[in-house]
Formats: sequence, C-alpha cells, structure tokens
Amino acid sequence: MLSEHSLDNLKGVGPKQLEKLHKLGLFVVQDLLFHLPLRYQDKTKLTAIENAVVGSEVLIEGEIFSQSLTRGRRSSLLVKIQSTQGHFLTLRFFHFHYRQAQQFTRGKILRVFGEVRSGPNGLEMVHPSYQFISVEDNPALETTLTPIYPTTEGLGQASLLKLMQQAMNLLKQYPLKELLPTALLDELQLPDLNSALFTLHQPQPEDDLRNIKQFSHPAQQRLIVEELISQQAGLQLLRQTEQKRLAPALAHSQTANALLASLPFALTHAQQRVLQEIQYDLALPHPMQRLVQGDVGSGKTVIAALAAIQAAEAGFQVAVMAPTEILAEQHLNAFLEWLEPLQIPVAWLNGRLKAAEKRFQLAQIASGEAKVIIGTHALFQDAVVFNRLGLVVIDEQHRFGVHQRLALHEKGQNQDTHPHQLVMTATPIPRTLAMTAYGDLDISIIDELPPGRKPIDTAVLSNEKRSEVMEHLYLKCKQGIQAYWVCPLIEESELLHAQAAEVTATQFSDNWPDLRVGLVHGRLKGEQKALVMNAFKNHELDLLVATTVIEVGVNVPNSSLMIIENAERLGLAQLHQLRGRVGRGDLQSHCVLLYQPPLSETGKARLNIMRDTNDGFRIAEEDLKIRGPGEILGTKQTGGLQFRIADLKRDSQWIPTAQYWAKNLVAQDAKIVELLQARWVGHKIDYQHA
Ligand SMILES: Nc1ncnc2c1ncn2[C@@H]1O[C@H](COP(=O)(O)OP(=O)(O)OP(=O)(O)O)[C@@H](O)[C@H]1O
Repeated sequence: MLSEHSLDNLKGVGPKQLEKLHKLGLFVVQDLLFHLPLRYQDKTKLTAIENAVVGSEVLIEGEIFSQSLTRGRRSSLLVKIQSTQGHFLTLRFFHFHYRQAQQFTRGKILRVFGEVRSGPNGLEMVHPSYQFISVEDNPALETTLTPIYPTTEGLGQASLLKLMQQAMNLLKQYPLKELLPTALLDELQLPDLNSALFTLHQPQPEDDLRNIKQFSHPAQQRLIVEELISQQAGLQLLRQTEQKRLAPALAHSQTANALLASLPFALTHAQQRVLQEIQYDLALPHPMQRLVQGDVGSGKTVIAALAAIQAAEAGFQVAVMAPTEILAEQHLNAFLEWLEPLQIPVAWLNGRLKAAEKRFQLAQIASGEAKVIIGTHALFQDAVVFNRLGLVVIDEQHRFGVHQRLALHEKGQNQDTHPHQLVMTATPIPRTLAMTAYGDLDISIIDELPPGRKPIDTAVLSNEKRSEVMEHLYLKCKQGIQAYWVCPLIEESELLHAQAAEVTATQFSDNWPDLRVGLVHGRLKGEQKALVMNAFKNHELDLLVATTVIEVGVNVPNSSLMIIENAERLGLAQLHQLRGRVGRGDLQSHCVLLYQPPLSETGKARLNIMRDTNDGFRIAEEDLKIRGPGEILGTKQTGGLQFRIADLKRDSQWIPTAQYWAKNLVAQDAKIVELLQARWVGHKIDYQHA
C-alpha cells in the first residue's frame, strides 16, 4: 500500500535521509509520487555545438582541444572542446582541483550538460556536468527527461531521483485508483491519474513540458483539480451534516419592523435583499449557515441586530461574538440603543468584568433572562452556559478560525436543536477564495453603500513629507474635523509597536499643546482603551493615534482624515479596512498613505491601487494576485487551506469547476468522496491492490 509504505522501506534510506525527507513533508511512498518536479533537463539527445542556442540547456559531445588557466587573483579553468565539424565550446570552472584539471587532456572525448551562454571567446558553459566517453565506455543516453525536484539541503537531486525511480516501479505494480469521473476527465481533456504521474516523473522526450513552471501542463492540472475537488467535497460534507441537523424555525418578527421604523435611515436595497435571505433561512427548521460579506461601512451591524430580534422574539438567545474588545463594546452600544427600547435584554461578557458582575451576567445568560449576549472570545468559556441558544452571530470570522466558529456553535448542543449561524466579514473576499475558505456557508453580499457616502480621497506620499502632513492635520483639526494617525506594526513586538504610537502622540502634543490627542494600542487595558475610544467618539479628542487595533469595525462618523504610516508594509485588504474608518458620514474624507522611500515598482503599483479605487472587491482581487490568500483571510484561516499541489493564487480558475464536481460526487458517490478525503487529507488506504 503506497499510502502506508513508509519511506525507510526504500533502498538507500537511512535515518539521516529520512529526516531530510520528512523535512520536505514526505513520509510515505505516495507522498513521493505527489512531490512534483519543478522543471526538466533533456539528456535524451545530443546537440551539435553549431546548433546550440544561447540560453538553452543541452547535452553536447566534443573532443578536448586545449585547456588553460585564466590570469588574475582567482584563476578559472578553461577547457575547450571541439565538435567533429570543427566548432568550439569552452567549459569554464571557477572552482576546481588540480587533479581535476589534469584529467582534461587533449584528445579525450567529453559529454557535457549545461546551459550554453555567450562568453568572451564564443560559446561557453559554466560548471557543466560532464563525463568522459571512450570506445569501451560509452553509456547510453537517457530515455526519459530528467526531472529536477524541489529539495532541501543535504538531499541531492541524484538521491531523490533514485527514490523516485523506486516509487515509480512500485506504482507500476500497484497503480493508484482513479477517483475522478471519466466524464470530468473527458470534458476537461485531462489524463488519468497514473499516466499523469508517469508523465510528470518520467516524461518521454516527446512530451511537451514547456508549461510545467506555470503548472499549466494537463498532467499537473489533473492533480490540482483532484486536490481541489477533494477539498470542496470536504466542505460539502460539512455542510450536508449541518443541513441534516435541526434548528428552531424562527418566525418573521414584528418587533424587527418596529426597529426599522425607528431608524433614522432606510435600508439600502442590498441590505434589504440580504435581510430577506437571512429571514428566510431563520424560518427554516435547519441551521442557517450564512456568510454576509459587505464592504467597509456598508451597514452590517443593523442587519445582525434585525436577525437577533427575530430569534429573541421567538424566545431564543443570541450570541454575538466580536474579535476585539473595542469592537465588542461598539456592538454593545449599538445593540443597547436599538434593542433596549424594544424590551430585549442585552448582556455583556468580556475578560475584564469584576467577579460579581461576571457572576451576575452568567446567571442572566443561564436563566435565559438575557436574550442577546455580546462579547469577545470570552463567550467560549466553559462557565458560559446558554439557556436556549438560537442564533450565533460571528463578526470578522477570519480572526477566529473555523475551529472557534464550530466551538461556539456546539454550545447550543444541550438542546435537541442547533443554533443558526450568521458570519459577517468586512474583508471583501474574491469569489473563488470565498468558495474555498467558506465553501460550507451560503454567501450574501451587501454590495451597496448607504446613500450620500463620498469616495475617500487618497494620496500616496513619501515619509519625507511627514512634518508637512502633521501640520496639515493640526490645521484640519482646528477647523473641527477629527483624525486618525495609524502606526502599523513594524516589528513583531507589541511593545515596540505601542512605543511607535506613543512617540507619535508625544510629537503631536509637544508641537501643538492645544491639540487634544488620544492614544490606543494593544498594550492598554480594556478599560483604558474604552475610555479613549469613547472620548474620541464624543469629540472630546481631535486626534486618535493608534496602532492597527482600530482596524476593524470602529465607527466614528465625524472623523474624516486618516494618515497611515509605513503603508507599504501592509496588505491592501488591511489598508482598505483601516481606511474604511473614515468616509462613514456625510463629510468628504481624506486618507494619506505615507511610505518609507525608496519604494519598489510593485510597492508603488500596490499603493496606487488604493489611490485609484475605493472598491473593496477590486482591492481584494489585486491583493490575492500580489500577496496570496494569507493576506486576505488571515493566517488562522489559511492554516486549513494548505494544499499539497494546488495553489489558491495560481489555480483559482479551477475552483468553480471543482466545486461543481464536488457537489455531484457528494450527492452521488459517498465512497469516492471518502477515498478522495483519505488520499488528500489523511493517509488512509486508497489503493486498488491494497
Ligand atoms: N442604510 C443606511 N443608510 C444610512 N446609514 C446607514 C445605513 N445602514 C447603516 N448605516 C450607518 O452606517 C454606519 C456604518 O454601519 P456599520 O458600522 O454597520 O458598518 P459595517 O458594515 O459594520 O462596516 P465595517 O465593516 O467597516 O465596520 C453606521 O453609523 C450605521 O448606523
């Protein structure tokens, strides 16, 4: 069984080599088969010197004509070989042994392999691999192209190649089971699994592998598609299990209409549509699993509140979880303002409640007295026992990771029904990425901003202009606007991070004593943070100097100027989040992105995207292209998105196809899905001849 056949069963694998193989993530023979070459060398045919093209890698034979040493401090060895047609090629060795040099005597025949380049004396090869050829010793040419594998220090290509050969011999004996439907392979014109593996590890000279580096060769694509289908099928299974569970069917709520009537604004069309989707789901007897994506400031909080009312009115509790205390507190304020007049009791749980207060809140939650409970991850604690949990709202889901999401969900398990689940994210996620990261959820998109919002005017400036920008900010604040100054994380140290913000805050206070400056950073206690935030909200402060703790959700509509330092170091999605703290009211807002020169071309291009658009979805697409999924989803979420061969940045065009086929498979062939999962996720048996 190749999926269980440990690598130390192969010839030549000792403990040291095993360690190196493990370092490459290779444990069983099947892993070797999925360890794909990066490129190939063609040693199957000889090229005449006169036909060698500069820049290409070729195998050449010739007779040694001369050898010499160059002059200078570090001399190099030059060996000139001549073809039967009388053309010359120079071999150049920078490092060589005296004994090695002696071998290259005139008249001997050499077979060399390397990249041809043009040197001072015509064509040359630097450090080619070479062997001597004679009438008695004339080894045959290779019959297949030679793969070059990703490797690690201390494990040479030659050893890896030997192991691969053994693995391929085993594969001939025990072919892997084809798990993809023939219809799919036919439609996409992709090869079957075993021939794909043979093509990639032992390609025939006529195989066209030019696309290999882009991973666009059909043999590679076949593997990518299979891995993506397996991942999608996993998500579909999760979804199916959830759909089979029971949830309380929550009837449409009259009280929600009362809130709508009391709001000083009407919902946008997009908000109405998303609200309807949620209301419909909540009325079904199976758990809703919905992700609401809305660009910054699109008004997600009120939608969450309306969903909460529907659950509360039906007699169920609602848990609302936010990723930071600042955000949880802000939700608390909004929910208190909206729900208290409707006689819906709101409870509040955070890490800094005094013991007595905490006991009281926990008792309210356990008795069912508290209907809507707002908090941070404090909501996970064992001490928190819900009475009748009907809906879980998770804001900024990517900060939590799938496991935490599920953990809160399981809190509703003491009942015969499961709670509904509403996940909200303000980071627009490109469609293909959302399908992969949240494929188990239905997706609603609020793709409209409330009327009257003006796009934020963004400027990109060098840090050399810092003092001018500070001065400008001061003058603006004197005219009555409020501003943010963000000092992003430069070092991976909360302390240094906080210090950078402190220094800036002091600079402002020293220069302009009449400017009311507040400071928030991650090292402040929750209480202090809340005090500063409230003061800023009530316009008792003109300027808030902050670290990226204010990134998500902070809502102070009167602030209309934001400066972000070291903007070049942040991802676009994060910059978009930060910038979204302004432009939330009727005022024309401005954002200045300061960068530390010199700025690379890509760096410039990235910041210019921020200057040119306010559209979060476009920014996210660009970010995906430039920085990959980790940047958009956060590391916790991408931890579960590690693929062996597929790459979300490179292969996203396959995701819709993979989702389609995964749905089919989950509906029709549970056995195959199980085998796929075992092959790509676990190391279980999935071989025909097991
Ligand atoms: N339809 C609407 N018309 C006008 N204002 C609205 C509308 N919906 C929400 N708002 C207001 O817009 C502001 C932003 O809303 P909210 O804080 O819910 O945004 P959000 O989508 O959570 O944004 P972010 O993800 O950036 O925090 C709030 O002050 C809210 O009261």
